[in-house]
Amino acid sequence: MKEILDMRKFSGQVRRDFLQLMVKALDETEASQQQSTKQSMRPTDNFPEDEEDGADVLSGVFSPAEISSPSDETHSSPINRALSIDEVLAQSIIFFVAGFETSATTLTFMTYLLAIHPEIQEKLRKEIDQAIGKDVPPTYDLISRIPYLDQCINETLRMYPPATRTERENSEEWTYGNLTLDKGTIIAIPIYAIQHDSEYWPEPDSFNPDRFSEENKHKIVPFTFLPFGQGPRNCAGMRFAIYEIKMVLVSVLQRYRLVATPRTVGHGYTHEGQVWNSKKFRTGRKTKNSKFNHRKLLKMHWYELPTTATYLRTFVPRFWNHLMQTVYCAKPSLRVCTQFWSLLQQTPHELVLALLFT
Ligand code: HEM
Repeated sequence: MKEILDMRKFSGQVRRDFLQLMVKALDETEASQQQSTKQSMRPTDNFPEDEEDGADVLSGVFSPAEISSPSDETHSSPINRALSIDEVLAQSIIFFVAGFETSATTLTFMTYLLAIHPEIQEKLRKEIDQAIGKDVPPTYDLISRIPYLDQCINETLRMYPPATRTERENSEEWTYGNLTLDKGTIIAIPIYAIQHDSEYWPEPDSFNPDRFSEENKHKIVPFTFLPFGQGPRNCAGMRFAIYEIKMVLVSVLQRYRLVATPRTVGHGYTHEGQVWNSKKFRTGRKTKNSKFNHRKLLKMHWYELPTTATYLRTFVPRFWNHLMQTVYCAKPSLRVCTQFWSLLQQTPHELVLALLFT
């Protein structure tokens, strides 16, 4: 990554992408370091004098709320600073990991769900046809006019959230009922479990995009649909991800009908007891007038199988529970999370609401 950054920097090549923001952020750091060696150093060294510039670099990537993160204890005023090389590397890695696997997983599951629910796929294809047509390349404006597409994506993200949980760290001691959480406790928010709780999502294992229809969406209990997290630290790439997913799906469905093949075994997954088997998860494509051709199976793996850990957590909840307990019990200060986990399973959403904004 450092080599790529150096190459970009020294070749003078300028592109409109994330890496360019990172190069700019590094430049800001160097400029601020040079400036601070010339001037007498403030206690908060490494921060550019011109706060506007620092904000500008970050504002292309993060919202103002994120730039002025209240959780940074070193500064009481809004933070406008450049990034160190380590931070640039960390951001780049997060963007690769958070950006590729998640969208790829959603596309994988969505193509699978559409293949095994042909009636839903037909309805979606029809709406795409009406909104865009077959030969017109999809654009941002065009793909925004297909409400049923949003419904199908949301329902896929409910059933198979690529991030099965998120975390928050307690910034101060906090009490809920007879449970007290120490400052610094890491709290897991079990997105997958909440989105499969039958109290909030009747028949949680059935694929029903109508849950998100105009008539029904008001019934969704706040904070029970969390595929992109919630609050000031929710997913930075949400809009981009949805756009990307829509572009791929529309392009595919304009040309192809997704079908389950003899190699698509059952649902290809199981909620308990079995580890994900990628070989079972195949869908095929069929052009409108052609007979299905087994030799031309289109493997709907946009990306190789996402991490085993994610799948173990998602598909083998017993293992996941066990893992939670072992991991948290191994760290005495986090032991409370084991109790917290069972509490969350009973009354998820009030707690989640409180915790996300702690
Ligand atoms: C379907 C696709 C995606 C899903 C389901 C997803 C999900 C999530 C979730 C659950 C979080 C944690 C939010 C929270 O704790 O409240 C998160 C954070 C984040 N995501 Fe995504 N994500 C997706 C795509 C992307 C893409 C495409 C990018 C970048 C291009 C991205 C960048 C990030 C970043 C940088 C964070 C950390 C935000 C912060 O800490 O302030 N994500 N994502």
